[in-house]
Amino acid sequence: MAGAGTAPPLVTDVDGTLTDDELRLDPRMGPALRAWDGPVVLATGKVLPFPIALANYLGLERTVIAENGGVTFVEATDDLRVHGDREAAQAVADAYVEAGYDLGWGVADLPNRWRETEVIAARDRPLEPLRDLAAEHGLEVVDTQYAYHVKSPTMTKGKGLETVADALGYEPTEFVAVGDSTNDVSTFERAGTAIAVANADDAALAAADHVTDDTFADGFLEALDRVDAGEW
Ligand SMILES: O=C(O)COP(=O)(O)O
Ligand SMILES: [Mg+2]
Repeated sequence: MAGAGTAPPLVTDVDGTLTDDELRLDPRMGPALRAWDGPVVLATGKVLPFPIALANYLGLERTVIAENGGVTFVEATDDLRVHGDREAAQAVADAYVEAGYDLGWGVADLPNRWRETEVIAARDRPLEPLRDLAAEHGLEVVDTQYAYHVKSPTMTKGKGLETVADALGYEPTEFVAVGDSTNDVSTFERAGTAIAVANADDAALAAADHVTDDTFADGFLEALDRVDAGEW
């Protein structure tokens, strides 16, 4: 890894980037991220408690973008922001259920339980009616490869990066971004260096400056190495 304080700030996706294809966290991520000699921002579609817990257990400062930019937290400045509300997305979910569908998470509905600015549906649920209802409410459906997110188009991980970078005293263009999906494109557009892991979807591949040879966590470690080596 880079020497003292010499690494650029890093913003990384979680699912599909720090995990394997079944969303199991790769055990090498803790050592690799702790050794990164610059700020590390976890940017995910998951609700805030996920990246907060992940940062805790990885031994990282808790600087996170959750809900695809709907919620941001910067530990250094104690700055928690909720950039919207769930009302419109909930109306879409209610109409979807009213039409005879369900979100696909069972009665406990854990993926939505702590969600403040979006609602998500499982990817084995019918997409078209969800898209139609979202459009009626001025919302979009984003497929992260792991869930359908019903959200406002104004909230993105990239907008979240602007908030977090400002709090940390950086420009978004100083960041290296790594990710795997459509919901990382907004981050890729703002970061100075955008890297897609090889398992990325077409939108992320097209928006990236570089694509790793390896997939998933192997690809992520390759990205860190190539940035560290000055190659990217
Ligand atoms: O929450 C999701 O659907 C995907 O999460 P991710 O943004 O960390 O890949
Ligand atoms: Mg992802």
